[in-house]
Amino acid sequence: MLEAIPKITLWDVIDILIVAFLIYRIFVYLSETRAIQILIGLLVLLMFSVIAKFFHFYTLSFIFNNLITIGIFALIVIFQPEIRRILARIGEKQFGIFTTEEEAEKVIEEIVRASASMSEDRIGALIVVERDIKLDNYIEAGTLINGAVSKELLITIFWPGTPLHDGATIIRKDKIYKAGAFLPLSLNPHLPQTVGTRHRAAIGITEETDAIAVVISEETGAVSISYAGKLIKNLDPPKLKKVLKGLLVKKAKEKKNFVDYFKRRNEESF
Ligand SMILES: Nc1ncnc2c1ncn2[C@@H]1O[C@H](COP(=O)(O)OP(=O)(O)OP(=O)(O)O)[C@@H](O)[C@H]1O
Repeated sequence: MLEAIPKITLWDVIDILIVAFLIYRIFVYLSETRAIQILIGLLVLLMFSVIAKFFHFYTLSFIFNNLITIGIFALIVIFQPEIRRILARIGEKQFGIFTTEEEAEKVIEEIVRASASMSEDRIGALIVVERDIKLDNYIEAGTLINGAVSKELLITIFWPGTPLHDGATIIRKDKIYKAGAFLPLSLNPHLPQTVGTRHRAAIGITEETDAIAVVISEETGAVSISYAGKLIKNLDPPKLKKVLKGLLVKKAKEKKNFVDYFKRRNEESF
């Protein structure tokens, strides 16, 4: 009798613990999202399907099985932004969008200076820094600018009443690429009612892509930053600079090392 039970090794225990931990993490993650109801629905269907099979109700079992398949597709559709972001992160290039650390710091400096000034003057703004995922699908309607990033140009774009002040301005590398772009609004049901459309647009684009969005509230002058669907509010200029540096410069540094390494290798080999 005991021989029928396979021997459990230490590796099996580790294997089971890892799987248990992953299931636990996925469940905790799902419990905070809208997918949990669908997941519970799927589990109930699965239970019915097993019961139907047990009592040989083949038609019922057939229907439940098909509903489970539809439910799995529904989960994929609902989780499409999250799946896209996770896959993009797995395949993320190691080297960021800027060519050098100096280039990244210059862009950050201009964004911080423009944000501080617009915050003081209560000028509403939404500045999105594109990273590895191209934003072209979202910004087709925007107006092409292609000008160097500067505090002056940013303030001019968002100056109330001007044609481009509505919508988002997109920064691609060291250029203001487009202005007046309309972004997808976040559908996160947990966002408080008080979060307006400008902030929802900032959260929306960072939920779907790896972009970073800086928002200045017209109402309060508060400067916020959104990344990966999260919003950090009320940043003073030094804090904004620190967060932007953390998100952008580290990558530029890695790229600089990479470029230097390749230069050295080229010099050595020629
Ligand atoms: N989908 C969108 N994409 C880009 N910008 C948008 C979008 N929707 C609204 N905006 C911008 O937000 C402005 C309206 O902001 P609203 O007051 O509704 O939001 P808010 O988050 O409360 O911002 P504020 O604190 O500045 O008032 C619009 O004039 C427009 O410029």
